[in-house]
Amino acid sequence: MSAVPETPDTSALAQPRSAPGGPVDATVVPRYAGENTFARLPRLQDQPGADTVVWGVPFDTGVSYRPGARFGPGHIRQSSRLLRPYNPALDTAPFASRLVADAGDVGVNPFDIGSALETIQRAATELAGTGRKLITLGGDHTIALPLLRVHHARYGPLAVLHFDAHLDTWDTYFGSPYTHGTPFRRASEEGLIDHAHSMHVGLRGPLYSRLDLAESKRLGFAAVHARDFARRSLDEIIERVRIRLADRPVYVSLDIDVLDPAFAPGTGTPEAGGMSSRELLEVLRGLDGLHVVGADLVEVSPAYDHAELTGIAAAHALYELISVLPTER
Ligand SMILES: N=C(N)NCCCC(=O)O
Ligand SMILES: [Zn+2]
Ligand SMILES: [Zn+2]
Repeated sequence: MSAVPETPDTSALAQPRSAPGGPVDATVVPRYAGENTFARLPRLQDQPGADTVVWGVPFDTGVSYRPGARFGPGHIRQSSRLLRPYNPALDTAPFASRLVADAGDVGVNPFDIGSALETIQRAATELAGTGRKLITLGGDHTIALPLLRVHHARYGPLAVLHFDAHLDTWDTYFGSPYTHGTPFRRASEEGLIDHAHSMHVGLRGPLYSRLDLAESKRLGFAAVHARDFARRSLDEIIERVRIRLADRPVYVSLDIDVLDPAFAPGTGTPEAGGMSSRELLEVLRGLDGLHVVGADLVEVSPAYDHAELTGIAAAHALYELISVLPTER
């Protein structure tokens, strides 16, 4: 009988990184091997000094149509394995100019939305600590409300840049105030949103009433509609967005259904006629130099995805978002 060695040789399982604190080196460990962290970054427990944290909120109890966004965080991570360290569009190495870690997923109650919102708010507050930037993987859009509360507590009224096919400023569904169609109305009522500097991008699709748009304006949102992308240049749209956000603390909430279902089929409330991935990535790059303080990416529902289309679009969008985060280092 052979004895178990006291210190087993695990060198073949080592995960060398291309740069300290960065992703696992894909020239040494194949991309499809190893742990499922975002962009193959270190876990927060192995990189506690991280100034930026990617984390998952697997919650989809707030949806009005197809479920499944609770599986979004794992799917986005899996689809992020091909991201490389250097971003040529912005001439930046996002994981070298800041220290990023993956904090895993928070465990939230799937049967009690009130309890889930409390848990998300508490976990986000703890993770943000004394100044870490948070990049949150949803989950359905309900989770934006506790995230906005946490960012408001630190930065004051937020210039919310909301990418979405939907307004999400509706009042209630079946009498429930906390759903994925209502977070920005609640946030506006709570005073979390800077009314002069917030904006929807990518709106489209039938509404409940003609008044919906006027209501969302009253709640503080200007709007770029999906149709505008057919008629105006990207430069013009990016300029409009930059003027609106100005020098305010910007919180980006990105519902993946802002993309056309051709680019992102894996989502719960798809609408025809949306942005292309290329347009979305360009608008995100256009945020470079603004005061982005945090972001979420929500509504990825992998059961409706095909060939990781939606996961890849989400992972790339997050890569651009991390690339435009201001560096304090
Ligand atoms: N937040 C998302 N994805 N969708 C909201 C759709 C609300 C509705 O069913 O009318
Ligand atoms: Zn939406
Ligand atoms: Zn939404």
